[in-house]
Amino acid sequence: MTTSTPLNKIIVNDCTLRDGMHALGHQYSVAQMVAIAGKLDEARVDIVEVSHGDGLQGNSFNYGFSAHSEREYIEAVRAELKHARLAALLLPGIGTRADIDEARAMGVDTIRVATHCTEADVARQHIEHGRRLGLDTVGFLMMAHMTPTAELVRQAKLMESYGAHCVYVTDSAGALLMEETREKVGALRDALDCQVGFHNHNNLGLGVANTIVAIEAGADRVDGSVAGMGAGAGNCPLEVLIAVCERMGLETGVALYPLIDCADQIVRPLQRRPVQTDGNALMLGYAGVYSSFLLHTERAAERFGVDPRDILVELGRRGMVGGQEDMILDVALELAARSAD
Ligand SMILES: C[C@H](O)CC(=O)C(=O)O
Ligand SMILES: [Mn+2]
Repeated sequence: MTTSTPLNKIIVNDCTLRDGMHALGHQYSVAQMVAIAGKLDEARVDIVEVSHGDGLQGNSFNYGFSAHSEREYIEAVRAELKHARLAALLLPGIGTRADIDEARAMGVDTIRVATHCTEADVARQHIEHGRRLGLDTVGFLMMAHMTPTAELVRQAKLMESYGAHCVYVTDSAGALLMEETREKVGALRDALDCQVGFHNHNNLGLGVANTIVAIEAGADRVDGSVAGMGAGAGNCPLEVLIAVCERMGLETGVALYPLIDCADQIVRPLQRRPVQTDGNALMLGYAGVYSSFLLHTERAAERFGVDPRDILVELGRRGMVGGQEDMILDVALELAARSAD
């Protein structure tokens, strides 16, 4: 299958059931996922992503165990979707090509292969495999704020050369300013023949604004989550984005009311920790730290009696990236030892 959604409209990829897993410590019930998926499908969102927050096979001590298996989640959501395509995320090294085979067998249409923004080459086998299987195949360059635009373009071109239908500028830390978003998305748009996507986090309160800037700069696909349900201060809140797009005359084909109902009646009531730009979430964007480090950092801060903001600033200073969750404990311990001196 290739990209079946016509390009005269923006393609909307929902992350409530994948990035939203981070916000819940990966503890959605299957019934909650199905209820949310039903509303997303009713709203005619193009793509609904399901998997552990850290992608297929993310279930682990390092990333946290989910309440149910990926098979239970994916099969239940698949059965609920009548309109939307089903996506899964995969980080090479956490998930493997065999997991892509299995995802396809469970009815996944779109595979999104995520690497750190300077490591596109580790996605080669997975992107090529997705294409061989006939999947809509996406490259996802994470922590895009950490690399200069020219290098991001070089990495995106690698993903395109492996066969990606779309390459994303992924603002994992919610750290990009609006001009930086315009520059990075615009540069990919100019350099690539394939589609360009944009995914972000609301840590600096720029979730919707940056997504609109990305659309203006030529993004074909954009991500969002209902009520922002995602790591850190959450993703671009989808219902707000759709309302703004409607006001601006930007065609998404997505209905607003089912998303608002989903946000107010289903998603916000299940948030254990409100998904919002509170102090610690703000510090993620300010310090340029991977959004899914938030809950791990708060737990470490409490355990070792240190200020979570200091941990985040130090993680940002050290340039820690996804996969280095163990460093959160190291930094917390070091800060605790320093304050005991
Ligand atoms: C594995 C990450 O949660 C992927 C993502 O959504 C991001 O980098 O942002
Ligand atoms: Mn994310």
